[in-house]
Amino acid sequence: MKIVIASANKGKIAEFQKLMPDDEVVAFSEILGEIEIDEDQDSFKGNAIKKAQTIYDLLIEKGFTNIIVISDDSGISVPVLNNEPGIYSARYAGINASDKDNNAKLISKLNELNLEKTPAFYTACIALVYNNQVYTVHGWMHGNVINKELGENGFGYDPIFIPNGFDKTLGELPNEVKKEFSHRSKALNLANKVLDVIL
Ligand SMILES: O=c1[nH]c(=O)c2ncn([C@@H]3O[C@H](COP(=O)(O)OP(=O)(O)OP(=O)(O)O)[C@@H](O)[C@H]3O)c2[nH]1
Ligand SMILES: [Mg+2]
Repeated sequence: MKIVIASANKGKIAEFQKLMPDDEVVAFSEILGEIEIDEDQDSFKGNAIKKAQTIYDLLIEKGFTNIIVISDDSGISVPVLNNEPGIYSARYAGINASDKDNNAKLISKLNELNLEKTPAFYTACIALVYNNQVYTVHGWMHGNVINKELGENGFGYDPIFIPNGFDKTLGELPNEVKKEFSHRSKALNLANKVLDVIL
């Protein structure tokens, strides 16, 4: 069955395609073109539902039937910074901020507190819409953020995030390692269990 990913983030789309090798996984933009969805809800769950439902409704309007839409709203939270940037992770350094800008802002916040390293965790909420019903699941990955970027793998905050049990950042570790235990993998495992029940 066709699974449409309600995300414009290339890093996430690539991870979903690797995590679901047996399905036909396409980004919404391939069907609907560019669409901006205002992420104005106050939780990962609220934003994930808004993204998935918006894309699902547009696909139904276009005449698609029997489709599954999956969205992901995710981010990194740093307890010593009152869980910043959290749901604002993509726009931490401003509306059109790049991953580099966001990492630089987080690093400068750590430096202000004289911290080389502090606990942090990623959250992913996946919303799944099928047959006009919405289902949500969450996954988390815990570790530490550090005050310098190391490595080029992954995306977003990965070069400054060291997962628990490792001494390298996700920028340095192979993508296959992240795939084993990431917030997105954990949430997707649960989403697959939902699909097993509803399909
Ligand atoms: O290093 C990272 N590794 C990850 O595994 C990861 N997952 C999320 N994030 C960060 O959190 C924002 C999500 O914001 P977000 O859910 O709104 O996504 P987005 O705006 O990039 O795309 P879309 O899916 O909304 O279209 C992203 O931009 C990233 O900065 C990650 N960073
Ligand atoms: Mg977004």
